[in-house]
Amino acid sequence: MPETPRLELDRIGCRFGPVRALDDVSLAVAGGEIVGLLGDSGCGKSTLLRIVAGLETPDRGTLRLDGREIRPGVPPELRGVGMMFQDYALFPHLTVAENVRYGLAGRGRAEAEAAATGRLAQVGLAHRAAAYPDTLSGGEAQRVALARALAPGPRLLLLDEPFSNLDRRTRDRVRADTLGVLRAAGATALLVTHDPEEAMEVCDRIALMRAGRVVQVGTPEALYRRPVNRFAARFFGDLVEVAGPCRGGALETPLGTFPAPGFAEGAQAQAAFRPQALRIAPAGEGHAARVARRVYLGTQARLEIEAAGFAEPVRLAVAPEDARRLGEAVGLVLAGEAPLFSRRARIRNGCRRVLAL
Ligand SMILES: Nc1ncnc2c1ncn2[C@@H]1O[C@H](COP(=O)(O)OP(=O)(O)OP(=O)(O)O)[C@@H](O)[C@H]1O
Repeated sequence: MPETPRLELDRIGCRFGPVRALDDVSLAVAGGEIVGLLGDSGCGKSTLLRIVAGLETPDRGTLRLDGREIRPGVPPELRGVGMMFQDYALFPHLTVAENVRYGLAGRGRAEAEAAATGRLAQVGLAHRAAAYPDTLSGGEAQRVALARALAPGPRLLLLDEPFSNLDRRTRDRVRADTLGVLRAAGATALLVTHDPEEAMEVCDRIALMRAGRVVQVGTPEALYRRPVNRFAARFFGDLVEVAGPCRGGALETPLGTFPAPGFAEGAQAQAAFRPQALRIAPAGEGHAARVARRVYLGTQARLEIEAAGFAEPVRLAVAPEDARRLGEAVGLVLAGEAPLFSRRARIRNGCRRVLAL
């Protein structure tokens, strides 16, 4: 029998006046899993997190923790749900150790102290137990907040943009450390982020959201390599799109001919690829193109290449010492063999697409 999910959201809906913040959202999180809620600002990810925490009331749908329905109005501490917010919300007048003990008020003093000390050691901050929050670096404050959220041993940890207050360099390290701590604790977590790279690095699975709905749920690799539509494909990286007519069940484009079964004879369609599927060849080879822009980025350079039949310039990373000049004629060649997959995407604006990533 399949294991009961730690968290099950079933057809959750939530409105604020005319704004439909969440529309029919279903999602399950297994014990020990880290799932990301990913999407642009306003897509509803924080509202969903707040509903799970019990800070917001849905208009419809059900929420179950370990198979038991949790009614709206049950506060977070009675749900066994821990939270960590963007600003960490540490109490400034309490020491680091007292902050971590805060959520353990119901336990005996010795037990609470032992649990707090253990969690602080886990995040590598045992030596800062007596410090006050205003003496901590951003990364340290984040780790104290994490220790505090984990201390009561929550069934589910909710993390709302937990790395967004850190500068880029600190963020990369803190992210890796946080993941290590969550794994060591065997924590189950739901993490809100708007950053696809962060979601891919930290999460076992990602729920990509748009306008209050879940567009796709899957592993980072599944979302990158098998996006359900163009929005999902674009969210995780650049796309190269080429258009052409369909003839005899195949789409004819400047980069080659791809299977397009069921497409109407003569219909215009588009095929989409990741840029790394393309190779820049000498002029005269492949599809004729031209270097329209060159950007030096230190560890690499980026060429923007224009060619007839392409919806937008193709942005390709090359070695920084690559000698191709602005305006130079080149060729574009599809480097991979057959596309990893090829299928009919949804019809939108009358234009059909074959995604071939
Ligand atoms: N308390 C509220 N009252 C009215 N509208 C709200 C409220 N909370 C959220 N909304 C609206 O619901 C929609 C979803 O908001 P939500 O904060 O969940 O999005 P988000 O994806 O978390 O965005 P962000 O990344 O900017 O926090 C938005 O249109 C927002 O303006």
